[in-house]
Amino acid sequence: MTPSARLAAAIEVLSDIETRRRPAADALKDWGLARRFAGSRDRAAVASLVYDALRRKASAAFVMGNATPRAVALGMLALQRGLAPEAIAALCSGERHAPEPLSADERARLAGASLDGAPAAVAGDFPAWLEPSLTRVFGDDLVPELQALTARAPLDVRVNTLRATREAVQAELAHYAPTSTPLSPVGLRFAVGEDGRGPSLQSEHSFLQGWFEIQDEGSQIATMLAGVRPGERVVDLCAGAGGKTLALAAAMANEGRIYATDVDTRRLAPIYARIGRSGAANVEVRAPKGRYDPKRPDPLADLAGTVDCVLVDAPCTGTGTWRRNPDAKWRLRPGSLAERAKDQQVVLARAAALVKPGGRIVYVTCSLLPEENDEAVAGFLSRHAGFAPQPPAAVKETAGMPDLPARETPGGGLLLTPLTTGTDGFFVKILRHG
Ligand SMILES: C[S@@+](CC[C@H](N)C(=O)[O-])C[C@H]1O[C@@H](n2cnc3c(N)ncnc32)[C@H](O)[C@@H]1O
Repeated sequence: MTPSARLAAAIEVLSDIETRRRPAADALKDWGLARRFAGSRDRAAVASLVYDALRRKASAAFVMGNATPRAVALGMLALQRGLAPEAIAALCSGERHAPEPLSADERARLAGASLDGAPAAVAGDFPAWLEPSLTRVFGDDLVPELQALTARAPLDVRVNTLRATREAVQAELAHYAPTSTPLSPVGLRFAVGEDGRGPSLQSEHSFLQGWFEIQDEGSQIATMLAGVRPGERVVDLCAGAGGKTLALAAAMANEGRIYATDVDTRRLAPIYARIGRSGAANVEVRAPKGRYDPKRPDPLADLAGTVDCVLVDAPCTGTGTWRRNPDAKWRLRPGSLAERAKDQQVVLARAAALVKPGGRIVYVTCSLLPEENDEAVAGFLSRHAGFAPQPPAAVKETAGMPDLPARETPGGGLLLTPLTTGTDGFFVKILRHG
């Protein structure tokens, strides 16, 4: 496909997303199924155009004075990809499979593309209904923080120190020229191409041997901030596919015990193969029978009041991961935020029953919203008097990261963000028992 045909295809997919209110991934899949002639490079290029347009949906519509899929795609080419009006005009040739030529108005708007005078939600490309919440967290930094969240995320891996060193993995994957992550001592970073794709690391021999896992540097740091030590008894209460479980096992050098569970056995399923590959010998998966139901016996019942550290990697809206999933920001609704806030209280209460006196809950979300962070913790503390929050400086110190440039939230939590730490957004707060 020519670059023009790819642009026309992206506009078509954006129209499908808009008119049928479909997730971007579904619209792209259907487009690909109906266009068998499109090769994998074409598909990746079209997907990348669609996701970039979603990153800049509000600001692109603002500069074009129009929110149609075509206007958003054209505005994105100027704002996100830095294309000059002539280059965009060349793509819109009007020839077969190419978008229609630019109108005089489109040309003029692309030539004068500017966000001067744009409201915060437009300049920062986020849903306007979230402005009050995000302002409570970011204050004057609202727009630069949210703009940083429109960039593409790099591809990071966590070196599994049970199997290898960072130097060994770097040498093994030298053909992809990885660099050390700036903050995590066990991370490597890989460049992502213009089509949004990084190298396919999962077929590398060293991956299959368990030398590393794909994991954003933010997720690595959030786990490090838990400050787990070899020999501790740890519960990963929302383990999902086990990304953080494996990082905990490596940080504990295989000493002590980690109990991993989740309400959803389907989410937990990949953990078994990952544990096998990683060489983690201190992880016990406690899967519920069917979906977890508080009315049935709890698979962690025998651990009540005995655990040093309960990691609560809570279900959340994922607003901190908008770099990877820009579609999610426009699909988020107040109702789902309220639902997640309820789930968070349920998991925190479950965690409280497990912690021993002197132990801790490590509350983590990949959200930037105060409703799921400071306010969720405040709600928990109002019902659990025996827990006290640990000051952010102490959390960093204990984790051996005293200079971590994370933000401090108004309620005293740590917040990693693309602007401050160059990572996905993560909130971390530690609550000590007794
Ligand atoms: C953010 S994801 C976990 C990601 C995972 N820790 C990782 O690092 O890959 C949140 C998880 O919480 C689980 N969850 C939701 N409610 C829960 C509850 N009441 N108890 C335990 N897990 C719960 C969800 O099924 C989901 O897998």
